[in-house]
Amino acid sequence: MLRAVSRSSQCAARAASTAPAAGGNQKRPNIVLVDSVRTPFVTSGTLFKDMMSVDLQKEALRGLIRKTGVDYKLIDHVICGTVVQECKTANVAREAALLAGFPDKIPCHTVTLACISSNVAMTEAMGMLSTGYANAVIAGGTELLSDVPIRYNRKARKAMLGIQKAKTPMAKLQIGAEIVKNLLSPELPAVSEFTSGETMGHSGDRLAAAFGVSRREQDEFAIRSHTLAEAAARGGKMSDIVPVFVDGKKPVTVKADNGIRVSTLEKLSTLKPAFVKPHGTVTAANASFLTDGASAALLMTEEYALANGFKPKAYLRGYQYVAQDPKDQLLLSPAYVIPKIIEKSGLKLSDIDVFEIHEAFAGQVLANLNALDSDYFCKTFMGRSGKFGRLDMEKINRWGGSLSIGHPFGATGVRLATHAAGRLKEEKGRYAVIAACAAGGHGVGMLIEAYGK
Ligand SMILES: CC(=O)SCCNC(=O)CCNC(=O)[C@H](O)C(C)(C)COP(=O)(O)OP(=O)(O)OC[C@H]1O[C@@H](n2cnc3c(N)ncnc32)[C@H](O)[C@@H]1OP(=O)(O)O
Repeated sequence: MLRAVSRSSQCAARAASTAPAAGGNQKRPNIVLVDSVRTPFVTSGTLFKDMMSVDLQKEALRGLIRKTGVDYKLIDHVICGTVVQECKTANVAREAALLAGFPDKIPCHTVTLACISSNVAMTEAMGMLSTGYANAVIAGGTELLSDVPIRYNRKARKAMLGIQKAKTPMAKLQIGAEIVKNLLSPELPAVSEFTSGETMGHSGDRLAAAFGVSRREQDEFAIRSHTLAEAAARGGKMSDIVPVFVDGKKPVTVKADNGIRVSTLEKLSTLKPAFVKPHGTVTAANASFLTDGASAALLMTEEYALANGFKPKAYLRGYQYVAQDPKDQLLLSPAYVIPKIIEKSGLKLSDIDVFEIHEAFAGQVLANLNALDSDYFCKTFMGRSGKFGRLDMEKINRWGGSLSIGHPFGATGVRLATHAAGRLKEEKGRYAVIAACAAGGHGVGMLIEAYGK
């Protein structure tokens, strides 16, 4: 998506977006974020615990339609991201769109790339808009960690499948015994890396240690995140939230995130390490918590948006994915991707007014910032002539982040883009970069430009 443009250009990223497509004379259209929404992000096992992931995605899709007033007829495609799939709704985008009342003629598909799944939904949508396949695409994502698929273990599964083929009563009995023997040792899903078996929390702890981030720094950053999120919520900045009605014995309409919790350094310092015991530094308070929630964004070509009477929120200018060895440092992708997305767009660090960086763990964000400010790291691992530079903390996550707002894996990417666009408007900035790490050693960066600057 990104095209290198002259550094001398007055408006590098804008020029890039209208450069001729490779191999043809067609101009690539400007792509805009018309608007976006999310359900409240709530701690797993609480308010949404009896719902399904598809219900949350449906609420986000409906909320987006209500908020934008877009006619279903204008939508060409729906793409949603998710990570822990509910097997009954493998293509959750389709099921959610049907439940939300979308016409069945709109194709919908589901994507997955760990914590950046809804970024993938957005960047696929950008590709569809760029090529002319579509004029308007909804990209979103959902996650419900309150209910995850728990499987019988392999031996039990094998026996269950084999019992139908057993020919004699004795063979059936033997297989039945094998099933019973294995019923009480189910396979539980874990937030861990397949190739190494390492949990994300363990990896975050190792990363913080490798880049010299202290426990105190992590706790302070966590308090910062919660304090900023609380102020943003109080100040009406979380206007992307659409309320969700939860039916049941005590019906309730959920209107706000419920994980924001401003605490003190004294309290946080009493918490025990959650992953690397007993000497680790990642705790329940400086880690993102397991979250339920969904998001949805309406993307259009600028021309189509204006022709249909929409006032876009921002331009989506480009994106970059990266990947590293997941056994080495799983969560270091923001450091790799931030320079790439900025420089490939013909911009410099000082041109970026707003950063929205996914907060998997406080120590992970701080380690990434240290990496970018390290001559050794940038020379050795990124092939640069020296360090990229330290990002200004005043520009980072000023409405809080995943540590405080929450992190429903499949939905976070759209939340990052939404807050980046919202902050550009409020802070009167021009360019925003969002960056996030993901399992598999992956990461994504996206460049967003304020609309009408
Ligand atoms: C690319 C990526 O995004 S990778 C990241 C993927 N995500 C993850 O890996 C999820 C990581 N998080 C987790 O697995 C879980 O949230 C854990 C393991 C860290 C913590 O889970 P739990 O132990 O259930 O946390 P719980 O909410 O019970 O909190 C434990 C304690 O910390 C306290 N606590 C938690 N947060 C805070 C806070 N912000 N302020 C003060 N105290 C806090 C709780 O009150 C509780 O105290 P108590 O024991 O006195 O009751």
